[in-house]
Amino acid sequence: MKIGIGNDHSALELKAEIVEFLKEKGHEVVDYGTYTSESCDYPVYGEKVARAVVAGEVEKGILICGTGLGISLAANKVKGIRACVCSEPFTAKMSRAHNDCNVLAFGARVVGGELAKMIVDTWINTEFEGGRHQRRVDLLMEIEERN
Ligand SMILES: O=C(CO)[C@H](O)[C@H](O)COP(=O)(O)O
Repeated sequence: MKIGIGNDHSALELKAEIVEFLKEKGHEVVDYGTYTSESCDYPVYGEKVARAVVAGEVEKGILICGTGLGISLAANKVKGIRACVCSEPFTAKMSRAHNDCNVLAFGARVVGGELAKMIVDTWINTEFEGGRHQRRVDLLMEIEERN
């Protein structure tokens, strides 16, 4: 799978761990920054990855800031994005199975490297179940259309 990743200054080390993990699993990773530990603004990177997902440059996106909150909020402002913050694997699994989330976010100040890898692995490997959940996702996306 081709995956876009983005982060702010709080998540540089965790991003490197996740990129290595994904590559080891055979995924292609596009890194949309930030690339240094200099303080920066998470909306910039949330939007970059979200736009890459919507444009089809990458299939899915992963975003990391201190909590995962701000960067997911930024991504969710882009039409077509369903981003969620997941701090454990069960939510990560359900965010794919029931919500068809196309962007995963988590916090470098919340989860450690090993837990983050479990979250990512679960999320990447869970398919959307469709059926009644498709109807609900369609309703979600209709809200966007009414804006
Ligand atoms: O988690 C975040 C947003 O939700 C950011 O990483 C956090 O707000 C950055 O804080 P600071 O500038 O103090 O490092």
